[in-house]
Amino acid sequence: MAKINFGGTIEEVVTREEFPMEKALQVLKNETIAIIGYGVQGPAQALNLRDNGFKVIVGQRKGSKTWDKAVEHGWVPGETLFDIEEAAKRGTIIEFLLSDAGQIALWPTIKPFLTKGKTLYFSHGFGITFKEQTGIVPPADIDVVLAAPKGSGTSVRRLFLQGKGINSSYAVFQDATGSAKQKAIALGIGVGSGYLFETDFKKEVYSDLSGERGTLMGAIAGIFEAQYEVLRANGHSPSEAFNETVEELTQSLMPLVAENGMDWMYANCSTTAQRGALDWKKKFKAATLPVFQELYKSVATGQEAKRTIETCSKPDYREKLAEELKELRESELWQAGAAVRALRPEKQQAEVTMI
Ligand SMILES: NC(=O)C1=CN([C@@H]2O[C@H](COP(=O)(O)OP(=O)(O)OC[C@H]3O[C@@H](n4cnc5c(N)ncnc54)[C@H](O)[C@@H]3O)[C@@H](O)[C@H]2O)C=CC1
Ligand SMILES: CC(=O)[C@](C)(O)C(=O)O
Ligand SMILES: [Mg+2]
Ligand SMILES: [Mg+2]
Repeated sequence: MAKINFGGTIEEVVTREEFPMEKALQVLKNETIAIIGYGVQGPAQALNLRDNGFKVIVGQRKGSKTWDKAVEHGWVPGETLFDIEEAAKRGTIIEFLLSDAGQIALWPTIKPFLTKGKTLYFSHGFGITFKEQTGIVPPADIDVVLAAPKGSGTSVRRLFLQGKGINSSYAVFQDATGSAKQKAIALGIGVGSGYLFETDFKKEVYSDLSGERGTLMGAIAGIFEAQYEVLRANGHSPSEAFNETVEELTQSLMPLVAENGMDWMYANCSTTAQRGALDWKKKFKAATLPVFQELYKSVATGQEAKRTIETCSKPDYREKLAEELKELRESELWQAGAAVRALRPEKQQAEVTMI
């Protein structure tokens, strides 16, 4: 394990140099990895593992859209693509990559195939941590591990194809064979992770639910809306308000943060901007800190899990989500965004609605 100093705290992490692909292949040489679920993470992890030389099969419901998607991706019915029960039977490592609500529904189907010595793999600590709500309690004689890419499955696949990787956390919940940790790391390397950091199932789900509800997705969208509304209310055009709220952030400033940190992005802006940002950052922190505390509490009490399970288990959950996403897409802010994106120089060839 590499000991790395993360801002003053020494952490032991796994890098690709010390755990190369050949080692991962060696650890898993006798395993058949069955990917159950082919939504966002499923295809990314299945294809990366396959391209890296692991023995992979996919389990899907016949006749579903995702079955067809798997066929398009080169999985062959009867050879590498099976119905869920058959894949779970053949697999020695079961990658449970259904949606977190879907895992509850499919658990009784999967459980009988989790026989002694097999491995159950998750990319989220949800099902295990909130077991009172999910009913997911694995048999004691199997390994239960996690490798959770810290990014969308779409990026897991895209970055893999570019020779890059998404960082992932890994964890062991249950070690029946004595080699659960090696397997977790090998799977994390196999799915194309950057570096791997250790966690446990509870910490993974608490941080993940906080992150996606917070700065990564929820908070960012809320802050965009608030600023955009204020600019519009003060007579600024949609074009000006969108550029000053979103486009400049994603196209100019966040890539600089990604490259070399916040102070470096600041240093590449005007002294006027730096002065104001350093002053206002404190106010924004003070204003949002209580909201983040409330959010963490809602995660830790299981409230967020309860809401997720209740809403995402309803038969019409997809339609309901689609309606909410449509509302977001059709809001003035994101319609302005669509127009701004179409005007990017690299999109000039694409159709631009001229009025
Ligand atoms: N979406 C992502 O990029 C990330 C997801 N994860 C985790 O990976 C796991 C898989 O997530 P996603 O790929 O987003 O899942 P998803 O929402 O795309 O669903 C995966 C599959 O489950 C099926 N499914 C959903 N509900 C079902 C039900 N009730 N019965 C049977 N099948 C059902 C869907 O049709 C789909 O094929 C989850 O634990 C998630 O938290 C972790 C990191 C990122
Ligand atoms: C992409 C990711 O890691 C998330 C936001 O946590 C998720 O999709 O659940
Ligand atoms: Mg996440
Ligand atoms: Mg998540």
